[in-house]
Amino acid sequence: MTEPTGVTANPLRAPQDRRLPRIAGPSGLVIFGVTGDLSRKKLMPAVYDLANRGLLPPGFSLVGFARREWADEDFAQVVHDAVKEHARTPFREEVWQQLSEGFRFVQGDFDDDVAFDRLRQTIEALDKERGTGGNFAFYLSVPPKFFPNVVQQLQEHGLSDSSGHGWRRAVIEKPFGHDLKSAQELNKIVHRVFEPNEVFRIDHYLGKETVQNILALRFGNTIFEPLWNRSYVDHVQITMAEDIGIGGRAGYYDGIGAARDVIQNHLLQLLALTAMEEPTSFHPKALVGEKLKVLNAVRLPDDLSKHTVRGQYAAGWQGGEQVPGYLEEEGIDPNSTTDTYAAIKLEINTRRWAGVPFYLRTGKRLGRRVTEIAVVFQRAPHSPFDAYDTSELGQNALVIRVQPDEGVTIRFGSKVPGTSMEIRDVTMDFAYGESFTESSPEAYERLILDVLLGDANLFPRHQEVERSWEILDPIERHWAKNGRPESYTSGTWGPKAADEMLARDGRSWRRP
Ligand SMILES: NC(=O)C1=CN([C@@H]2O[C@H](COP(=O)(O)OP(=O)(O)OC[C@H]3O[C@@H](n4cnc5c(N)ncnc54)[C@H](OP(=O)(O)O)[C@@H]3O)[C@@H](O)[C@H]2O)C=CC1
Ligand SMILES: O=C1O[C@H](COP(=O)(O)O)[C@@H](O)[C@H](O)[C@H]1O
Repeated sequence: MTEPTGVTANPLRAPQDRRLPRIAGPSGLVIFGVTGDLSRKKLMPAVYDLANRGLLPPGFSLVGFARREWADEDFAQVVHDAVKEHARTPFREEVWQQLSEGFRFVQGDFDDDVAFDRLRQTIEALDKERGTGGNFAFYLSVPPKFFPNVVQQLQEHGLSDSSGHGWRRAVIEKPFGHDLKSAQELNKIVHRVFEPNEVFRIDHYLGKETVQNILALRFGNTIFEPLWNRSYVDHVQITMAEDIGIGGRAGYYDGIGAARDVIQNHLLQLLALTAMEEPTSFHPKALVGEKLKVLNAVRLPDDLSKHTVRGQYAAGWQGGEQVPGYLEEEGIDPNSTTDTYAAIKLEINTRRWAGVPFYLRTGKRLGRRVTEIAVVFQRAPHSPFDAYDTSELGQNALVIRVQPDEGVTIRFGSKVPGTSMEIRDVTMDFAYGESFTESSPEAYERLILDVLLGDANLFPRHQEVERSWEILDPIERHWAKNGRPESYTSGTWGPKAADEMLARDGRSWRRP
């Protein structure tokens, strides 16, 4: 069985002009979990934004599947509200009218055979009424424990097989499984039902412009790569901090936790892109091959109690408001040991990175929302300056600001004007908003369009997913045996133990 090759089905995308807009052919999208957080905040707005940019075909259809007793009009109202609140592009009545004609709603539970039969009838009817050509993508935006169930239902009700009339694709959210074994089992189930090139495992970080730019920054320039190794780099910090709590996502989050939610996928993908060798091309095989090599070289520290930390947020103040602790959130088991914060140290056993620690951290209800990759350089091997003059000089750093203030910062020392030779840290900044007139599409816009086009370049392969679980599993097992996560006050930067973890290495976390 072969994995997707990234071949695009769209004849408009001539290889010699990749700037041409890529427009999806006749197709429809079925979203499972349409009442959920992801669907409301990201997926439905992304569909509208694609339509608004003219990238969806005229008969495009959107089918919502959920437990609520809704009619098509109720569903349309929900999409309307989500679009008004979260879409990136302005609301245009004519676009909305055309798009909403293709909205259908199917009510049901994942165990409900009748509902899946209704879903089949619905998409057959859409083929006739709107010319979707039998081309449907099924987006599983549901808690991961339901992935196998939904995939099997799709098979049993004849939805996964178009019988030669169009294509059927499965889009599977993350985390893909909850450990290596379950990921392998899920993979088998999914591949029994869908051809490998029709499976799209989503990691929406790969759809972000700033993440794709890591490759441009590293391999499209000459000034960074010579320094990008153990001879110059002291350590790398990858931070994904959120100020929000778990909101209404108890059903998904409790029992999963921060490390499975984002380290296993987003942060290890960021690590792979930051640390990998240059691929011979951007063909998915070459790119995945390099990412895999570096993931395979990742080593855990021997003593996990010293080099990993997990935490859970307690009540506190954020943005001037009092917020509840994790255990007080609606739907959370009051004895839950789920981590809402995780920090880990990893090493990469390659000639390029031997001895350079990669520190990864993530958390909910932290000081502010920020995702960044900070490559922190060693101090100069010799300083001809007075110790006093350099007392405020830190380590040079290159910071890739993934979000929200997208760009790149370089921090270095500069002489303070008017002093004899005092040196202080200054920064040089690249900000997307200042350098480009083109706006960045939302990650989900890009990824949904890629699914409809059959372009799998930005989707992780199962080998990457499985290797990432191999890295995380021993840490999760260690935590499961070692008591409760450490509590931290909402609005702070995480548990004390995380600061101590870096202090033991003579380092400290950045305060972005
Ligand atoms: N939220 C986010 O920011 C992100 C989420 N994701 C991923 O997206 C997926 C969904 O997450 P999220 O939207 O946050 O989760 P939510 O808990 O907000 O939503 C879950 C959805 O699944 C539905 N559902 C649950 N059980 C059943 C069932 N038995 N039958 C039918 N429907 C059911 C819920 O319906 P009902 O309303 O009826 O309960 C709801 O629509 C997860 O895999 C997550 O990792 C990925 C990136 C970001
Ligand atoms: O995958 C997830 O990501 C979101 C954060 O996404 P971002 O693009 O805003 O950084 C996170 O809130 C959620 O818990 C997780 O499932």
